Amino acid sequence: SCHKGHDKYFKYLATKTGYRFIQNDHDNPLQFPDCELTKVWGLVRHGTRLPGDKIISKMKNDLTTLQQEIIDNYSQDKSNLCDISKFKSWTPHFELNREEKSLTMEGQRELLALGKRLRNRFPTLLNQKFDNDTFFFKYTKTQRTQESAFRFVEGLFGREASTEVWYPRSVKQDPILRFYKACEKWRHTVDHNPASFEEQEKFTSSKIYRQTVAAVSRRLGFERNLTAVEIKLMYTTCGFETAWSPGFDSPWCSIFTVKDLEVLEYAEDIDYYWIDGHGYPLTGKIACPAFQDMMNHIGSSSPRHTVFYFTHSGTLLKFLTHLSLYNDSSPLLHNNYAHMRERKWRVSQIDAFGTNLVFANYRCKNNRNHLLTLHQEIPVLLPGCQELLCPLETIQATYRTSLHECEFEQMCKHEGGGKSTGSLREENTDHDEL
Ligand SMILES: O=C(O)[C@@H](COP(=O)(O)O)OP(=O)(O)O
Repeated sequence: SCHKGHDKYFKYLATKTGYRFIQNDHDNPLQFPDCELTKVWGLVRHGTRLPGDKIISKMKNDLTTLQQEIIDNYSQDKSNLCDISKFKSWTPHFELNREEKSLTMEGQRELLALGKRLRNRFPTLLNQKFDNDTFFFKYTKTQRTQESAFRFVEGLFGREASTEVWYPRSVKQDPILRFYKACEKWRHTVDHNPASFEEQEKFTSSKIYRQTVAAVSRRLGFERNLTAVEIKLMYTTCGFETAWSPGFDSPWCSIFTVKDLEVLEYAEDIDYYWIDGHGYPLTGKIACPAFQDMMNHIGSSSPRHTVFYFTHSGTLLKFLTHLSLYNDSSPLLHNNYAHMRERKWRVSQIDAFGTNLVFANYRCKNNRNHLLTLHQEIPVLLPGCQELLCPLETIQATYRTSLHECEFEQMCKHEGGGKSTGSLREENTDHDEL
């Protein structure tokens, strides 16, 4: 029988997952008896964007070649697809002619809607008239985070009032919003260290991965095996196209089975685990300046009650890692795929476009402060906490090292050979090129 496709693609699209697949639509006000909301602090990944230049060009060129080959294979009765019509009518997405990595129309909608839902959840603070003394918003020096901030703020205050918001000048290496860019030691020993992508590389040459490649190649009617790079391009396109257009059924998704996608997703999870996750202790540690910024805001007596930062995948993942969330008891390795099936570290869920982490401080009976943590708009239990609304002292105790031993300069000082930066990692795996 021919290969039909399914409707679960969206679950396996890694960091290219659109936010609508994970958003929480229940936006009733969050209220706790005898508690009053006093502060909100949020870290938000920009919404759905376009790919980087390299991928845009591959989508326009290499993918169009593959499309033609797939159509030819089908007409020669070589392939196992049930339906070729989606391939025949496919063309590269119209937004691809815009600037690389810019926020897409769907990305704008994601942030606008997120702003509205947060306003509904925290009406006492967020459903207030905008004031530069009480609200603070900042983005990194990129179009996608700037535009995300604009749409989010529009969701909070409405279009007209949103134009009055003042933003600080964005900087290239923001010490809070993109702290790792200034950490030489992390750049050398993690980001550009060949050992960091060893597990992913070994996984892509493992039997299970090769079987996946072979199965997809046969299904599409190729006599040769497609390369891992070609498979990855089709998978990435499946992710982006699914994120960009609600209701659009991308032909590049329909070629995969759930089993294939689980394998491809694991390769992504391994990659992010070693670069932005629990793979190396330094990675989570260097998020302490951002963590401190949150704690300072929560505890401050200034009139500013709400802070939101618009930033990137690398920041969100390192912050989650710093909190020790989604920390599996075994590392993600090339040879423990089956063992890690129920893993917590799943970037499709924890690092989709529009990913957000929000801390809300409540002052409760006897003036005791409690922190509520929302990841993807869902309350999460921090380590050491017994309840979702967790006493601030408990959090201060759990994270005392990050509060008292955050010598960023010191921990980021790189002593060691004059190895070049940048060139060690294979070009097509660098996260900021994807
Ligand atoms: O900025 C990018 O290109 C990537 C990776 O960034 P870093 O982790 O290198 O900051 O993050 P995204 O924008 O997709 O959230």
